[in-house]
Parts: sequence; structure tokens; C-alpha cells
Amino acid sequence: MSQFPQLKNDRILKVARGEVPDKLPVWIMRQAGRYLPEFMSLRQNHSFFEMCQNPELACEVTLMPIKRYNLDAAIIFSDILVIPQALGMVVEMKPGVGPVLPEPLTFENISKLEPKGVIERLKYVGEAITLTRHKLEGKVPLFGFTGAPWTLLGYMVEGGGSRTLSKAKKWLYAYPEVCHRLMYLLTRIIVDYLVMQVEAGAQILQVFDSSAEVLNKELYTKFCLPYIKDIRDCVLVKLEQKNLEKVPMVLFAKGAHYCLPEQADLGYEVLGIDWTVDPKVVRELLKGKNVTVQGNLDPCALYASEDNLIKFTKKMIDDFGTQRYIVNLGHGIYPDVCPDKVYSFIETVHNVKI
Ligand SMILES: Cc1c2[nH]c(c1CCC(=O)O)Cc1[nH]c(c(CCC(=O)O)c1C)Cc1[nH]c(c(CCC(=O)O)c1C)Cc1[nH]c(c(C)c1CCC(=O)O)C2
Repeated sequence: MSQFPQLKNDRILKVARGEVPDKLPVWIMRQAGRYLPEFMSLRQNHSFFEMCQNPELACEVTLMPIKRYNLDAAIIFSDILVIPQALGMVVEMKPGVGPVLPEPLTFENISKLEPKGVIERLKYVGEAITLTRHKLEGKVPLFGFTGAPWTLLGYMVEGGGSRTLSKAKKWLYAYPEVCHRLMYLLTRIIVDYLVMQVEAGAQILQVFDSSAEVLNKELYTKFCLPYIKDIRDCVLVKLEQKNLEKVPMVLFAKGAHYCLPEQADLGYEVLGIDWTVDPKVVRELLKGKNVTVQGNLDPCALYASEDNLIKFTKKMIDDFGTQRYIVNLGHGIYPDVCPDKVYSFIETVHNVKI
């Protein structure tokens, strides 16, 4: 593997491992995105997936928030939907709408999915990661990421975003065996995809299960937890086989507070917490568990006045406490947030004494 510049800021990695940092680490979900004018100006000339697939462009976008802010991590510019795309599904990113898969999964076309060679077709993500590791010059660690099996299956069955995911949930209730087979297939791909990202230079990994919020404890226990655990276990085994470093992993199961203690037993070092949960309740639910928490400021709090934003941020940190805590929003930042608000948020976090 290529020799990368030495890491200068390892706050996030330390806190993920349960060690005490000099300052609270902070990063922002969707930190490289449309709220940044420099992103919008680049985006005018390129389609979304063209930006994902071109390592130079993906690297440039990944570095945009790092150049502007004192963030404690970078996250590779990509999308969770590159997996369905590499499986042969058409994925379009429609401005103002979001992702659209014009030919969603049906019983008739399941056999058309092409798992063979899928990692090869995702090699561009690895190339973007390797390039970014060099260009980061060791400033901060680089996150790799993936969607969790359920969230990917949801988009594949629904053909795009959905508030209720009633079509995908119908599959869970009506065709559980088919769903298990698909979840298993996605799990195998996700494992190899994450290992490939570490091989390329990712120093920490996040699994996004953004659609966990439409399930309940029973469904999540049956259809999601076993696969999410399998991902963690198999990534560890494969990293060891390849003599690669054991990188920490974050599970962000959005809206799955109905099973937080169960999430803490899957082997992930960090649990991402969405903005709907009270930090004190989170700590209570996770008492005695060996995990770090990450989150969870309401992304809309960045619309508040600077004074109030600072107040909300301090209160959140007070309520979580500074132990084993990575500061983040409780979901991705919105495109119409004023970029200056992000300075106040980060500065407020870094000013907290720990
Ligand atoms: C569900 C999901 C997706 N993608 C992702 C998730 C999980 C996190 C979450 O719940 O938000 C993850 C994601 N998407 C993107 C990143 C890049 C890294 C980062 O800065 O965090 C990451 C980590 C870029 C993106 N992904 C997308 C954009 C905007 C697309 C554009 O420029 O047109 C970016 C910068 C598009 C996207 N991609 C997806 C949706 C629903 C959308 C549309 C919503 C939106 O527009 O914000 C699927």
C-alpha cells in the first residue's frame, strides 16, 4: 500500500477507541455538499455521479469543508446508492427531488442484479480515497462509508426516497425469505466494499442505516441487526487476513432508538444518534455499554441565531457529557444553511474544556 502522510489530528480515532482527546472532536454529516458555494459552482459543470466517479473531483469536494473549517474528520465524497448502481440498477440524481431508480427491484428483475465484479466496478471510490489521503496531508482522518443493507434495499424496492417505505416494508412482511436473501447478498457486497475502502486508505468507516426509522424493534431485530453485526464481524476478519489495521466503525441507524442497547452489542465502536433523541436518555439507555456516541444536534438548529446555536450546542454537550463523545449533527446538514453558522458550531465545540 502507498505510504500516506502522517496523521496529525487523531481526536476522532482516539475517542472511538475510548481514549481521552485534547478537545472534543466534531464533523458534520453531508459536510461536503450544497450549502457550500464552492460545491455548487463545481456542481454546475458536472452531474452528481460524474463527481462521485471522478477521483480528482471527488477528492476536491471532500477537501472543500476541510479547507474552510477546523473539522476533525473528512468523509469521502460519494453516495450510498453507488452500490445499487454497481449492481446494474439505473440511479439518477434529480435536482430538487433526490435519487430516482426508474426501474425498481421486482421479482422479475432480481435475477438481473450483477453481484459479480461489483467491487471492481466500485474501484473508483478506492481511487478517490487514496488520492484524498495524500491530498489531506495527514490533517484529519478520512471516513469511508456505505449504506446498510436495509437502507439500500429500501431505495432499490421503492425506486427512490419514500417517507413510509411501505413498498419495501410490504416485502419484509409478505416475502421475508426473498428479503433475507437480498439482505445477505448486500451484506457480502458491503463487507468487501468496506474492506476495499480501508485498503485504499479509509481510516474509519460509517454505516448509514437512514431508513431504520420506519421499522420497529421486532423488524429491526429480525431483518437488520444480524446483518449489521455480520458486516462488523466480517470486516474485522478480512482486515486481519489482509494485514490491515483494525479501523473503528460507526453505526448510524437513524431513528432506531427503539433498539439502542442492542446496537451497542454489535461490535461497533461508535453509535450515531439522530436528532430526535434526548442525549440524557441516550446515556441512560447505553449505561455500562462499551461504546462512544456521536451526534445529534438538530440540523435545523443551524438556522437559529448564532447566540442560540451556541446555546443549543453547549446544552447538547452538557447533556451528553464529554466522555466518549464525538460531536455531529443528528442528520445531514441542509443545503440552505449559512456556511458561517458552521464556524460557530465547530468553534463552540472546540472551546469546551474536557
Ligand atoms: C440516504 C442517503 C443517501 N446518501 C447518503 C445517505 C445516508 C445519509 C442520510 O441519511 O442522509 C450518504 C451521503 N451522500 C453524500 C455523502 C457524501 C459525504 C458527506 O459529505 O457526508 C454521504 C455520506 C453526498 C450527497 N448525496 C446527495 C447530494 C446532493 C446531490 C446533488 O448535488 O444534487 C450529496 C452532496 C444526494 C442524495 N443521496 C441520497 C439522497 C436521499 C439524496 C438527496 C437528498 C439531498 O439532496 O440531500 C441517498
